[in-house]
Amino acid sequence: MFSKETLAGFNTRKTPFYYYDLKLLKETLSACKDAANEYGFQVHYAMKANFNERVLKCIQGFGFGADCVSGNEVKKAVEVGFPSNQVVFAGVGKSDDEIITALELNIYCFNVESVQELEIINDLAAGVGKRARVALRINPNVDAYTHHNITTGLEENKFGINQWELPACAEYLNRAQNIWLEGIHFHIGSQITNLTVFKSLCVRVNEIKLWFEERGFNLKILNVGGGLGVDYYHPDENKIADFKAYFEIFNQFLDRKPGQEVHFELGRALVAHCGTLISRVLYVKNGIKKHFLVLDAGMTELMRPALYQAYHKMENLSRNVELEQSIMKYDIVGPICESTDCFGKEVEIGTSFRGDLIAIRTAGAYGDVMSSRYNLREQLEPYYTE
Ligand SMILES: Cc1ncc(COP(=O)(O)O)c(C=O)c1O
Ligand SMILES: N[C@@H](CCCC[NH3+])C(=O)O
Repeated sequence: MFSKETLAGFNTRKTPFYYYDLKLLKETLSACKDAANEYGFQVHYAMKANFNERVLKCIQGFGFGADCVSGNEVKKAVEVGFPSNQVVFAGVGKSDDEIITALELNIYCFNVESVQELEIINDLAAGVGKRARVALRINPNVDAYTHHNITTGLEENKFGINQWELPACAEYLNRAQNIWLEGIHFHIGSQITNLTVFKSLCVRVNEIKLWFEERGFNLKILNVGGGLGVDYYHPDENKIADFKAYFEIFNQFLDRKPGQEVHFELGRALVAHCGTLISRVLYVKNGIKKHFLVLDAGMTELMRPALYQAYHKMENLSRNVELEQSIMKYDIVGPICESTDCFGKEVEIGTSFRGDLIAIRTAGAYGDVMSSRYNLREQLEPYYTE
């Protein structure tokens, strides 16, 4: 888990804070890169998962591209050193300003989510005298079998172009002067742990790819998005996601023509385990039926449990469970004025006391980036080890 030196570092700092294990991050990036290189696959990091600058610089240093969902993410990606020809821009509601920013920065590709957006990008590109590369984000209607709040590839979701709209896209692409179809794009959801879902995605991508090729479009890239899940229950045993098994599925089931590139947009699987939210117990409230640990971190720092009832493993770092501890069941809550401000109910953890350090694990993805200032909370200062 955490070394003695790291723990000593925790004890000198004001809580709560995010801790990033950059050594683990680099091991994860290296495992992903090696597995992707095996098949010549390219990975763009989905920077919505974590845009901490040191984290981004590490990721860029390994040669990943950047997958962005706002004009500010595009700017930030370029600022920290991602080459603009490795930056892609997705998102169901790109504003005109954001599109112009991305055009001016000469990004590689817009992942376009509607016919109307194609028209707008074409017009804005004409206005600045450019030709924009686009990929169509198509809703494949494949169930990701993940939490319903983070599934994106079903017809009922707002994301992507539905398949019945493809003829209109093809027709428009054939006459638009300032956009160029680079490929097709899919993303069916996040925290996917059942890998057979990706096999179903491949089958659908093959069908749609054929549809375009039969109509004379030459697709340079097939972008299959991200979504690979991590093991929130066993962060020490399964520190690094099984990238080999993941890429192997696409290698086996995706039909690609010689020279056709396959792109991925991984977020969570790259950064989740390297981040931990470190917090202290402020109060222990013992009731008759329930015991509460009130932490100094809350849903404002890590929203996932409140938003998706997401599980994060929690550990008391100030007590040695094996040596001295009885196990208790606590509801572990934060200080925010909301009943959903709860990290876990009936959590089994060693008997805990005011001042104990509590680690909330696997918080590197969709943690700090989703924080809010609600209750006028302080902005946190991260802590790193290399
Ligand atoms: C378009 C797109 N690409 C990539 C990702 C990254 O997903 P994940 O963090 O699950 O790999 C997301 C988020 O779900 C997304 O919406
Ligand atoms: N924010 C979500 C993932 C959403 C991914 C973006 N489409 C989570 O914390 O699990």
